[in-house]
Amino acid sequence: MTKKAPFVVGLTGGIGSGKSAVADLFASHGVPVVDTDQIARDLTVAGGAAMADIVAAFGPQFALADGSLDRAAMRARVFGDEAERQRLNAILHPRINAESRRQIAASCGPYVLLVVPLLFETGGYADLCQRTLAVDCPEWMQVARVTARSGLAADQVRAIMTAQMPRDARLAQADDIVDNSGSLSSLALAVAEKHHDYLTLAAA
Ligand SMILES: CC(C)(COP(=O)(O)OP(=O)(O)OC[C@H]1O[C@@H](n2cnc3c(N)ncnc32)[C@H](O)[C@@H]1O)[C@@H](O)C(=O)NCCC(=O)NCCS
Ligand SMILES: Nc1ncnc2c1ncn2[C@@H]1O[C@H](COP(=O)(O)OP(=O)(O)OP(=O)(O)O)[C@@H](O)[C@H]1O
Repeated sequence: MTKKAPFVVGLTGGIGSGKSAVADLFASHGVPVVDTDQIARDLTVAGGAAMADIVAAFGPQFALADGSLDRAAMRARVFGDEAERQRLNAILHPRINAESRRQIAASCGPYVLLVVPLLFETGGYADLCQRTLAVDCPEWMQVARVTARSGLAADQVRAIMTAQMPRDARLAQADDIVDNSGSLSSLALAVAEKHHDYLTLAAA
């Protein structure tokens, strides 16, 4: 007997909007999570499946001494240069998409949460997701949260935001929205509500 395709909720949001925080909350309800940022990281560790193509396209200076991707150097190269970002995307996105499908097919749970920062920008996910959820907060809050979390300067965060879909367009395209402009405890309540909705939808 063939396994029934799982119900998939695609989670998206701009940099620092709270995708990981939301994904952790869904996971705490027992929902399996497939995370494309993590898949991209796995592809670019030392010996990772994308490293040979990245070095061939960008040069050996983008690999650290241990053979893994120099993430800071690549960040500086691709955000602000659209052609270079597309070059990296062309190497990584087909592999990320294929691995996402493999992990979804192997998942067990009432439904699967698929986290994709570029869900609407990148083709190849529409047929996979029965429902889409955007996590949202004001742009100034995205910048503040990312600069507090990492060593990135506000300008670097804004350069990454420029490479992503504008907030309004993302909100217009998503089926559902979760507001993350308040506390983490109010986010937990909002996610619990959405989880309840998705259990009902997935069972229908
Ligand atoms: C450029 C890289 C090396 C920078 O690494 P770094 O550790 O600084 O960032 P990290 O991977 O944690 O990503 C942070 C956020 O940046 C944004 N982002 C990442 N890649 C992209 C991209 N190609 N275009 C627009 N935004 C992006 C997302 O909001 C993501 O959540 C890395 O982001 C990367 O390999 N990107 C290409 C893969 C990709 O497109 N990932 C997104 C999955 S759809
Ligand atoms: N409601 C909140 N209140 C306070 N801090 C928050 C809240 N939500 C998220 N954060 C913090 O803001 C930062 C960004 O959140 P998170 O990492 O979940 O975003 P993300 O969308 O996954 O980011 P990225 O696009 O970089 O992968 C983290 O340090 C997180 O702990």
